[in-house]
Amino acid sequence: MFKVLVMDGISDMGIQMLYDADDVAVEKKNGLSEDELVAIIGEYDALLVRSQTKVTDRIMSASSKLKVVGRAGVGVDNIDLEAATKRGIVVINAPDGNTIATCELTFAMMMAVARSIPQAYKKTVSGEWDRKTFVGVELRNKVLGVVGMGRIGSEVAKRAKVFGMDVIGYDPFLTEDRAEKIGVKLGSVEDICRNADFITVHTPLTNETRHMIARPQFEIMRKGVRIINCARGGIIDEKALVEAIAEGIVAGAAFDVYEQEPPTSDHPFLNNPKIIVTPHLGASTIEAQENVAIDVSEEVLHILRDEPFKNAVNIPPVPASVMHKLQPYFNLGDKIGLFLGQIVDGAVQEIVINFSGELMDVDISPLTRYIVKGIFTNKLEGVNIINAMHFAKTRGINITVQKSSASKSFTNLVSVTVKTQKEEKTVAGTLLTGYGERIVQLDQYPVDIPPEGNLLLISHNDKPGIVGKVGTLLGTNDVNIATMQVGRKVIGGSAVMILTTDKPASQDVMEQLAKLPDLTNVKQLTI
Ligand SMILES: NC(=O)c1ccc[n+]([C@@H]2O[C@H](COP(=O)([O-])OP(=O)(O)OC[C@H]3O[C@@H](n4cnc5c(N)ncnc54)[C@H](O)[C@@H]3O)[C@@H](O)[C@H]2O)c1
Ligand SMILES: O=C(O)CC[C@@H](O)C(=O)O
Repeated sequence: MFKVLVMDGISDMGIQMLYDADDVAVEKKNGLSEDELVAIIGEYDALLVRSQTKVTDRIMSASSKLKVVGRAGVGVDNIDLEAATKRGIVVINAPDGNTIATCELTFAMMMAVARSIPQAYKKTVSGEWDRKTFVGVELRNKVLGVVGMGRIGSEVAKRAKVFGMDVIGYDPFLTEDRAEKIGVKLGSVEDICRNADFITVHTPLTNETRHMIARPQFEIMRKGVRIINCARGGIIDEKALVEAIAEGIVAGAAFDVYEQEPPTSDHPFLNNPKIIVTPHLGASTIEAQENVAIDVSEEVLHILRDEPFKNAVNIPPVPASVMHKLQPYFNLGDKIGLFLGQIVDGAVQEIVINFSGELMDVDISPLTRYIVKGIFTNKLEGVNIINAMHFAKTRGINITVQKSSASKSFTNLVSVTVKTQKEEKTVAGTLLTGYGERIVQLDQYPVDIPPEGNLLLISHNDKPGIVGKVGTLLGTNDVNIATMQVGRKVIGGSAVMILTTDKPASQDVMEQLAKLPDLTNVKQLTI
């Protein structure tokens, strides 16, 4: 039974599928401190959070079985991604579910700041009928600058067009073609600052975006510009904004997010009549909360059940078309890795992977993860497809991936060579339609082995009677041989024998085998 801890008031409706799952027990808690989470996290297989809970390295290191952290929302800046990756914990988010909610809040903020709605409301309810102070501006024919034209930024731009605004968009990934489709003019941050009447930011907070709107940008802005931030606190320099308001450059601002959340009671935004504030409400609609909780629950179930998943933040996304082609190869890659990892002696220094045949045209990086994971499985504790590449990198293991069109007689071939300080071993495998995975090459020997169960790998001199001696020894010790393969390059040279057995050979049997004349190496592996 998987235990899932749900924090931060995530929608019950959204996580219904977790409640309904027979293999899942859900517990809901709110407002736990880091210490409290550290004390209990060891019990849980999955942790679901919104933005309040900070999922720190300390919390993750206190857990031995946490497989997944699910973020019911977009931004994962409250989760230590590096720590999660290092520990093989998948971090997933729900990138689509709150796009419209946040876009609509941005629009509400833009209209509120254009017409001073919160300020006018405050005065009116206090009994004052003030129709002179709150003369606003229209959106029509104004220029809106959108910094960050991803999901939310693009939706904001679309709506702005309907309101009759001219939109300048900036995003390193915005192409002329897409900009044209949305009806947006491509520009730089500088173009936006010089020309916009309203500026809204929709980027993540990164080293590059931190304070991307600061003193130098305010200095070139049009007098009377209005600024909106419903993305992340810190993209706009708060101190510089307050100064720009005092200097009359900025006529008003609307913020949903802050450099520190919640802001302290002396935060300069809280008593500035030109700044509208909301408490990080972008995603707070019934619909968005249900959407993100449904998305994240679905993914968490996939991960707990070892099923394919998308939206992992700490591994690169795999397009569905690529996933469709690659998925059948994941087992093959894992098994080649497991095979090699058990036969190679010495610390792994280099891995060379060659893909050929029908894998030529596919992005094979997800498959590479399975191979590397397989190689390390019996050597390192806790390795999985999330942290396999990280494990290799931090151990200075060089991984070379090659592609070649030639694949001998196979329609697809995955060939992997592992180099250690002692030796070099190569295993190649293929996926045969109707027969599944096959190991078809072991070093220089062509073979045909289904990679599963108990395998005995025996290197020997090619002499008459060896096969009989091995068979007799195993039979005497009650180890039944299921299949046997022999491979050699030249008569009387070195040869290899691969047996599958119904049960593993004991340590004693392995020692007896090693003592047989003309056997040069005996290895047992389990796949
Ligand atoms: N207020 C809220 O409650 C709330 C709700 C949802 C999302 N958000 C935040 O809104 C932001 C945008 O969300 P989204 O779903 O649109 O994300 P997204 O990933 O779809 O879009 C972000 C865009 O920012 C662009 N970008 C990155 N670095 C940039 C840079 N230096 N300059 C310009 N553009 C840059 C990216 O190319 C991308 O297109 C995120 O930070 C998210 O966390 C806030
Ligand atoms: O959970 C929330 O309400 C915050 C959501 C928002 O900041 C996000 O990044 O998705």
